[in-house]
Formats: sequence, structure tokens, C-alpha cells
Amino acid sequence: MDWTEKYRPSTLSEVRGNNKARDALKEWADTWESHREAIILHGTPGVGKTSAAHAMANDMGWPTIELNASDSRTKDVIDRVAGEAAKSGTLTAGGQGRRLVIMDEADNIHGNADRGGARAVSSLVKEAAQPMILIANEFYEMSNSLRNNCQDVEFSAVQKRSIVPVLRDICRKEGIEYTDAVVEDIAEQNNGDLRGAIKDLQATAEGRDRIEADDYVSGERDTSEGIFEYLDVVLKEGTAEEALKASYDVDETPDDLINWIEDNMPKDYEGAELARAYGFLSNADKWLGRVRATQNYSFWRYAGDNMTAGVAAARDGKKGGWTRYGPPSYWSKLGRSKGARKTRDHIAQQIAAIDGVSMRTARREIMPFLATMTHHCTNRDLTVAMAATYELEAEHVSFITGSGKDTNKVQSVVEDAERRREDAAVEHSGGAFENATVDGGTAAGSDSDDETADSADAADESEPGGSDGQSTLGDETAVADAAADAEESPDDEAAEDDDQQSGLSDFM
Ligand SMILES: Nc1ncnc2c1ncn2[C@@H]1O[C@H](COP(=O)(O)OP(=O)(O)OP(=O)(O)O)[C@@H](O)[C@H]1O
Repeated sequence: MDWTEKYRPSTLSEVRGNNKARDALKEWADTWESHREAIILHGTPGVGKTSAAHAMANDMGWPTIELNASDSRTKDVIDRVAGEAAKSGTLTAGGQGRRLVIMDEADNIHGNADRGGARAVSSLVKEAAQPMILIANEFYEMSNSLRNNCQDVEFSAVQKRSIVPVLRDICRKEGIEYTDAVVEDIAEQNNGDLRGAIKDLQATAEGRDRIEADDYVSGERDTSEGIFEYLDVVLKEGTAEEALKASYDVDETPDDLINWIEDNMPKDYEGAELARAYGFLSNADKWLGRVRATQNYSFWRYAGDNMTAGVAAARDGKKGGWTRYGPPSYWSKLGRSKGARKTRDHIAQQIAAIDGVSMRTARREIMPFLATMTHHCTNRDLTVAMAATYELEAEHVSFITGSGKDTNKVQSVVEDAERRREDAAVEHSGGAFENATVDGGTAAGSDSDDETADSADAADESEPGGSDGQSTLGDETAVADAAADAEESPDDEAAEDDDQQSGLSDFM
């Protein structure tokens, strides 16, 4: 059984972390009769929003009606399902007959396509005669009207110190011996995401009655051993049919699989076959989008067919040789959510402004390089230099390095960077660091003219450039070279405009 289900809190007092949010939710429920407003619970995945809603309903003795916003896009469905529940105030004397409407993924109803649905939810929120909770990851993706007509409570990341006791507790209940180190590691890796931590714990404890640090393969939950064989079949030698069969042995969802393929495909494919293969990936991505929108998981099949059989069929015959496939960069995984795109663009803007390069160069050449160089903040000095140079906040450092935003690592990097900025307010050139990035970025991106290769490939490929790249660290004199390297071609500028347009249309 899934431990996240088994240990789902059944009363509000079992919801960990987020005490303020919890209290606010309770207060909202206790006083609902007097204000009759809906409430929006928002925050990152896995922090207990849904759990808190159900736990609170349980505490109040309110039966719940669940509605998934993206499931029921049309006005009709929302009216019928929620309308009855929420509007029928007839049974409600003294809280008797109260029913709590919980609408998940409420940030998914927006945009032109869902106008009917969005309006239906807005009016429901205004007229509701039953308490209603909307759950969302991105508060600001919700319409003004919804935000203005509801109370809202933010659930923040669950801190490591709140995660550790939950993990210990589960171990005890499951009769599993553990070391402090393993629980701390799991909590650290999943900082902010309690669901992720519980899943990791379960995966680590699978088939064991004792776990220690070595048993935990950090951050690689579910990464099946078979993935490399699978990539070989798809990208090197298999027919479409063989590729499809191989995919059945891989323990990855299409959502993850597409990142593996997208990141590794350009290492083997080139020219027309690469373009064809991207066509299939793009189809697969559309199907994944449909799954997200409708929760109809049977569409996964079409996504899988496209990314597996399609990509294999796009190849010109068999390929030989050995390729160093790598896990999908943090990068491409994150590019898929709007929040992540905003963070990414903010960082790119900083880089563009400070290094005098275009957004496109910043994003495609410099950022992948930074991501490789500062991966998990292992090279701390460089990470601090980066944060100082580009004036990055914790969330940005976290985005680039892949370390959790609230980890001590990231927090202390940001603090040191701030100190460094203050110390060096005048000599801001930050020459030492800028050299390293721009030099390396250019090297890594030298083959990135290929319009189709928009993946994070560079991050995997761009080894720090051997002793050369390293030796420029701390070398003040190479600033001029770096600046020269960073000169933009007119093409780049044009492409940047394109980028911005497509970026905008993403938000429409
Ligand atoms: N604050 C918490 N206290 C106790 N358990 C939690 C908490 N947050 C998450 N969990 C565990 O993680 C599981 C998933 O949490 P839940 O679905 O409530 O998260 P969520 O914030 O609603 O995420 P999403 O935005 O993805 O829906 C729960 O079943 C529970 O096991």
C-alpha cells in the first residue's frame, strides 16, 4: 500500500508544518456561517493542502464533495456537480447538512478555452451556500475574480525539521530500523515536499527491515535500472515495435520518460532524423498535456507510442557506438511548469543585463553551463559567486543548482553572496566569475545553432572544459575575451523576439 495514503492525516492536528495555515483554515471553517466566503489553499505540491482540507472536514464532521477543476471544465458539469452541493442551502440549519466542496487544481481553469468553466467557478464561489475550498499550486494563475472573491491561505514548503519526525514515526509504525543519517538524507533531499519524502522512504525501505544512508539513492527515486537499456533500444538499434516492448519494462511514467528521451536523443540523432523525432516528442507532449488537463490516463498510451515507437522509427537505421546517456537535467524537467518558466526567465534576465548578452544566449548557453558547474552547490565558492554576480535569491539558486530552496546550503549561499555584494559594491565586475561562465558557456553552446536542440543537452555535455575552463577562474584578465565571446549576432536578437513572443503566448 502507498504510504502517502496510509499515513494521510485524518485530523488537522496531524498535518505537519504550516501551523499558521492550519489555524487559518480552522478559523475559516469555524466562522464560515458569518462570512460565507470560499477559501483558496495554495502552495507547492506535496505540502498537505489536500490533506488539510479533508482533515478539517473530518474534524468538522462535514461530508466532502470532490471536484477536479480540470476534469470538469464546462460550465454544465461544474453547475451540476458543485452547484447542487454548494448552492443547496436548504438543509443547512445550524451546520446540519453542511457539505464541503473541495475543488482540486483550481489554477487549471483559466484562459480562453475554459472561459465557461472559469466563469462557472467564479459565480459558484460568489453564490455558494456551502463551504468551498479551492486548491491550487499557483495562486497567481487564478483569475482576478476568483482571487478577489475568496479568502486565501498559503501553504509553504514543509521544512526538513518537520519532515524528519514524520519519517521516524512511519519507520516505527512499519517496524523498520533506521539510522538518523538516512532519515535526515531523505528529508534533506525532499526539503519542502513531505509527500516526496514519504515516497522516498517507502522506496528505500522496500524489502528491508533496516535502512541506512547507503540504502538511499538520493533524488533518484524510481529510476529504474532498465532505463539505459531502454534508451539503447529506442535511440540506437530497436525497431518501433521493439522500442514499444522495451518501454513496458521501464518503471517510469511517460511524464518522466519524455525528459529522458528529450535530453539524450540529440546525442545520437542529427539532421532530418532529429527533426522528425522532435515531431514525435512534440506530439507526445501534447498528449501528456491532455492527460494533465483531463486526468484521463488512458491518453498516456498515445504519449508513450509517440515518444517510443515514433522516436525509434524516426531514426535512419541502426546506430553503433556507445553514448553516455544521462538522467534528464533538472532543467528540462522544470521547464514544463509555468512557475518554473518564470523563475528561469528571471534568471536569464539578470544574466542578460549583467553580462550584456541576449536572453536567448543567457538561457541556452550560459544557464546550462551554470547548472552543471554549480550542481547541488558542490562547488560552493562558484555558487556564491554566481548568486552575487547575478543577484540571485534562494529560489533562483535552487533552480540552477537543483538544491532545495530552503536547504541550509542554498540559504547560506545566498547570505554569503549578499555579503560579498556588499563588500564589493564598487568593484562589481565580478570578473573572476564572469570569465568562467561566459567562456564555458560559449564552449558548451558552440554547436547550439541547431534550432531544434532546445533541450538541456548542453548541461549534460558541457564538462567544465578541462583544465582550461578551470584555470580561467580567478583570472581577471580574461574579461575582455569573455565580453568579445558574448557578442550577439543579429540572428540571436531576432530569435530572442521570437522567444519572447512564444513565451507570452504561453500565458494567454
Ligand atoms: N503537512 C503534512 N502533514 C502530514 N502529511 C503530509 C503533509 N503534507 C503531505 N503529506 C503527505 O503527503 C501526501 C500528499 O499530500 P497532499 O495531497 O495533501 O499534498 P498537496 O499539497 O495537496 O499536494 P498537491 O498540490 O500535489 O495536491 C499525504 O497523503 C500525506 O501522506
